[in-house]
Amino acid sequence: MKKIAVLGSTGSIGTQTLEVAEYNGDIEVCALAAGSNISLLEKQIRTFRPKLAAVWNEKKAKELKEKVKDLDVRIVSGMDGLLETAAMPDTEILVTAIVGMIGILPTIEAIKAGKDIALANKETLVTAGHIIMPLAREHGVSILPVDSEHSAIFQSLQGNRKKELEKILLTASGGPFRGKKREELVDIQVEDALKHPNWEMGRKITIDSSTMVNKGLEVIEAKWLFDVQVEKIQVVVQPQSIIHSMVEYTDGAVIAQLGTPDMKLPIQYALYYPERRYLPGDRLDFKTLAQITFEEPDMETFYGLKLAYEAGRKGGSLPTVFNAANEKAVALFLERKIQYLQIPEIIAACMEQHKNIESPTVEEILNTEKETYEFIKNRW
Ligand SMILES: NC(=O)C1=CN([C@@H]2O[C@H](COP(=O)(O)OP(=O)(O)OC[C@H]3O[C@@H](n4cnc5c(N)ncnc54)[C@H](OP(=O)(O)O)[C@@H]3O)[C@@H](O)[C@H]2O)C=CC1
Ligand SMILES: CC(=O)[C@@H](O)[C@H](O)COP(=O)(O)O
Ligand SMILES: [Mn+2]
Repeated sequence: MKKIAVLGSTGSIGTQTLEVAEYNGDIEVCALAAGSNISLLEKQIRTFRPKLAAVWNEKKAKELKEKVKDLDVRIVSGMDGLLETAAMPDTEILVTAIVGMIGILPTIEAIKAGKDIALANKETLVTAGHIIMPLAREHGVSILPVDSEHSAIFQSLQGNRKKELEKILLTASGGPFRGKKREELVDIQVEDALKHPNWEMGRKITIDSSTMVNKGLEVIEAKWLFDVQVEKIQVVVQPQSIIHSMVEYTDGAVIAQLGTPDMKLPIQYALYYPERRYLPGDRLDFKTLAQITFEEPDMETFYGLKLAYEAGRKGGSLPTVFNAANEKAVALFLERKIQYLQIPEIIAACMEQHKNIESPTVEEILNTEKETYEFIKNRW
């Protein structure tokens, strides 16, 4: 039995991880953590029988405790609960399917406890990649990408030498507003931005895809995962999301991973790496596949992507500002408190006023997050 714990088990990646676990039948789910969806978490506890479950919200944790008192499961809450879940004895892999940079501390805790990380939570790597990657090396643990593009890159790197890698071709769908200009995005409503053309995902990442900030986060995520400068990462718009990403080698050869848009593939690949297992689902049919097209990203309209390149190139605490400003701006947009076009405006303003810290500690990263939130609160 492979033993796993899942942070964010009630979300899009979390539920698909549990589907993969159930389907394979040889994965023991030792611990689960969620934010506030205790009705789904209760169902998951009854199905998978973990020994530990964490709920962020203390009141909800108490409610859940009452609901599952017939079972042998301990319910914990808050950051302590997340840390305990992350370091749960016996688990081999922690799946970080939680959203946002709240994932930093639990990920560090898990690495220190010797767990491999199946990493979906890109915000952690964007903000603390300079801490996470060396820490993982120090503790001999693997950081296995779950993000579809990074899994594709990882798969395309297998059997080849990293020193012969010329560049990474990171594909992007372009989101629901691909082809539009800035003036056409003035009246965009939450419902419009939540209509991703190819993927069903959580709300925050779906908004990020629509602004192409998701691609920006992924550029910085790739920088850390594959130890390359952002200048060597080229974003290519591939509107059908069939090519999940590619790598180009020094001899000009380009190797890609293709497939239908289904996150269960990268999740399963991360959980069983280097083994490939059967996975039910649609296959690409090259007899009927209409087209695979490519475009250049429009970094003037979707300038969040340009800002991400700047943050990734300069490094230090600037990627934290980029990420924290985006997290807050997206939350405000989802609450209908700001306009759609204010998302990149807020990120740009936050980055503009920030005095960069070269190699921030975890404490400095969390302070930078707080300061960025304060800056936004006083102006928007
Ligand atoms: N969805 C996808 O296809 C992809 C997602 N990713 C990345 O994976 C991560 C998760 O995304 P996604 O699954 O879409 O997000 P969702 O919004 O669907 O799920 C987020 C999960 O995190 C939990 N959560 C949120 N805050 C807390 C907290 N403070 N404490 C404990 N749990 C918390 C939520 O719990 P609850 O709902 O109970 O409040 C939920 O289980 C993100 O970083 C995203 O960028 C990457 C590639 C693809
Ligand atoms: C499924 C996945 O990995 C998402 O990050 C997806 O890539 C979003 O699509 P775009 O950001 O390319 O629109
Ligand atoms: Mn992705």
